[in-house]
Amino acid sequence: MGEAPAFYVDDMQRSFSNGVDLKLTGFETATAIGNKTYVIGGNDDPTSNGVRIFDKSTGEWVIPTVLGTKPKALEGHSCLVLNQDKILIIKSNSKSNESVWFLEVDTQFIQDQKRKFDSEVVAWSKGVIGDAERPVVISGPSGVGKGTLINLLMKEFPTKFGFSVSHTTRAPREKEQNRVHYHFTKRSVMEEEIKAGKFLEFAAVHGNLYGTSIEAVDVVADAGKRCILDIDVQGARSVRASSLEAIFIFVCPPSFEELEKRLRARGTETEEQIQKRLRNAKAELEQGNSPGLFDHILVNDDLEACYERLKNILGISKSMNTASKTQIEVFDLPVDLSLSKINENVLINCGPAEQSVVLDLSSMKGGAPGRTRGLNMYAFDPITEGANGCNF
Ligand SMILES: Nc1nc2c(ncn2[C@@H]2O[C@H](COP(=O)(O)OP(=O)(O)O)[C@@H](O)[C@H]2O)c(=O)[nH]1
Ligand SMILES: Nc1ncnc2c1ncn2[C@@H]1O[C@H](COP(=O)(O)OP(=O)(O)O)[C@@H](O)[C@H]1O
Repeated sequence: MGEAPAFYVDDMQRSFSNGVDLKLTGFETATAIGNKTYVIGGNDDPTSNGVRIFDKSTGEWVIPTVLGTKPKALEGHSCLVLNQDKILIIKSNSKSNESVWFLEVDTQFIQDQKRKFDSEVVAWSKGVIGDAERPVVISGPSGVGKGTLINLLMKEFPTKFGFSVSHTTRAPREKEQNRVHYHFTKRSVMEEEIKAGKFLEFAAVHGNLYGTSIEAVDVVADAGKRCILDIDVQGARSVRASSLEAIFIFVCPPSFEELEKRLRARGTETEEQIQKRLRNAKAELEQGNSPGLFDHILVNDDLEACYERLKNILGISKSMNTASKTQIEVFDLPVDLSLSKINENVLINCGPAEQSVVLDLSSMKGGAPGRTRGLNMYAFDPITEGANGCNF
């Protein structure tokens, strides 16, 4: 008997589990991992969270908490078990760069959330073709110049950077616009949304709640821009522990006196708020030096010089505005497709071998609650790929 081919069609998709008819509807698929069968898809009814779980060991259905931004209108799709904690979903009849999704069912992130929610949890993570640049976290005490530096970046490189619009319970300052500077939110609403798993991170800062929703980061990634997060040190710790793989920059003032001078000159806080922010600044400046938390410390003395240093850290050259990003080839995936493993990658069978596509997972990184990045997709070549063991 010759060696088994290096690929096999995933036979885990079935509409029965242990003899129990799962009664799949519409566009649902069933994918089994261990005792659980994940029924994915179904109508796009906003109340249906798109995932049901049949637990063979109990014979019970479980409706899990679903985190992350789920794919819209998951009608035709095909699934493949990548490993014990992740299912690959490819949307049929879609653009290749919009087609790749992962349902995480037992990654470290999921295990952490299961403990927090004390229930079954799954999370969506959209696949990003190409290597989206790492997000940028900028922290520092109130009044140090974070917003000023970020505005300079966004103004000079409007197509390259996108700002992650946080939620906050703080009142808007004069000239601050809702959904531009912040999503200004009632505390009760924000607390509900935190419980619903909407946030990548959140923290109590200067007596108000602040938080970065998963969607705020996704929106920037979907626009093909590099995400900038202006968050406090607690938030930086949370993001450092997540799969976002950001670059962490701490901005500090040339002196504490200068920090106070700027905060007062900005004229946006009451005396009581200024005192509170200055008290917190002392702790934040200490945190800024915590080993392993920030990759870069930026002293914001002369604004222009500091801005140049920030651009160097981000690897931005003067010509960046004109340099076109490497174009990712986008093609249409058909209505009928199926998935099979081919060595370490996935073959998206689109009919005749020469119309099929390879999803290269070799550089895959990131994952829920953010995007899964570093994917590559290219036309299947029966000669080269077939030589590696695909016997068509
Ligand atoms: N953890 C966390 N902190 C945030 C977020 N958005 C803003 N912050 C931080 O909250 C603090 C107060 O922000 P703000 O009220 O705008 O005052 P500013 O620092 O004077 O601009 C700053 O340190 C921000 O970096 C967020 O989404 N998460
Ligand atoms: N290098 C600098 N030198 C002097 N003033 C500065 C400098 N950077 C920022 N500022 C001013 O300091 C104040 C606080 O800056 P801001 O960007 O709002 O800080 P943050 O967002 O960190 O709270 C603003 O009035 C801003 O114009």
